[in-house]
Amino acid sequence: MTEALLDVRGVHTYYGSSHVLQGVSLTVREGEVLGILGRNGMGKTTLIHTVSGLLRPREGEITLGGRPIAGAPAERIARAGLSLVPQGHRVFPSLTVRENLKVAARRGAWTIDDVADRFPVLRERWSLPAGKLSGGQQQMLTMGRALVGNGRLVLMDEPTEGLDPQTVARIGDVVDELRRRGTAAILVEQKVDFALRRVDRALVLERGRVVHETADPQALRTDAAALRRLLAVGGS
Ligand SMILES: Nc1ncnc2c1ncn2[C@@H]1O[C@H](COP(=O)(O)OP(=O)(O)OP(=O)(O)O)[C@@H](O)[C@H]1O
Repeated sequence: MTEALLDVRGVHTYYGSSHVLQGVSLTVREGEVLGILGRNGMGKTTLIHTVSGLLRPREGEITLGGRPIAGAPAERIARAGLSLVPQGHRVFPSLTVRENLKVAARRGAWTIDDVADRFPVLRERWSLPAGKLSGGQQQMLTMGRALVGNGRLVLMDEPTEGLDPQTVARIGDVVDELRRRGTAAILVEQKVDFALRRVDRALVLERGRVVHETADPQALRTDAAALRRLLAVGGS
């Protein structure tokens, strides 16, 4: 049995008395991209925040590379190899585009030049404060920062939210490249078709529980009835 890179076991997370994650378990193996789907408010971001250390689970175990990380500070989890693409682009607005990448960069396969090649619009704005970029450009920069972080596991929380189709396609290409390079990742997405095309496995969260899991995302992609039942989408 290959050991899971990320192992989440029976995790419960609350906001005050509001019980949001209700016993979530999942694994991500080396080289695998896991899709997490679910309608608004079902707990996807709460799960990402719990894994990355921004929220502390009240119950449950989480290990990264075999080391327990549940409840550890986000900074320590990042050092252990987790790169986060948070929902809603997050950049340092007063640092330049290049500086934003430089402060996030760690030794590894993805270089700052790789990011500039994938997102040429960023190279054109290299010396501009990141706060001056459009929302889509800030999202590319957020993705770029996670890439040059060269984590063992990349968590992407709705990286295409609110983007124009061209930028969505660019982000898609980068997710595909991550997968080809064998970087393990979690992709949280509302764009179901976008996600199912490029993940190895997928699960559906509903009210803080995993209600469906598939090792055949292509089959789910074309199963309109299942998509309607699980996600209230599709049907064409
Ligand atoms: N800071 C908070 N305090 C209290 N409740 C919260 C907080 N953040 C989220 N929630 C609640 O927790 C539940 C899960 O929210 P979460 O953001 O994890 O869902 P999501 O699946 O990521 O949805 P979305 O796609 O809208 O981001 C929702 O009912 C939400 O209202």
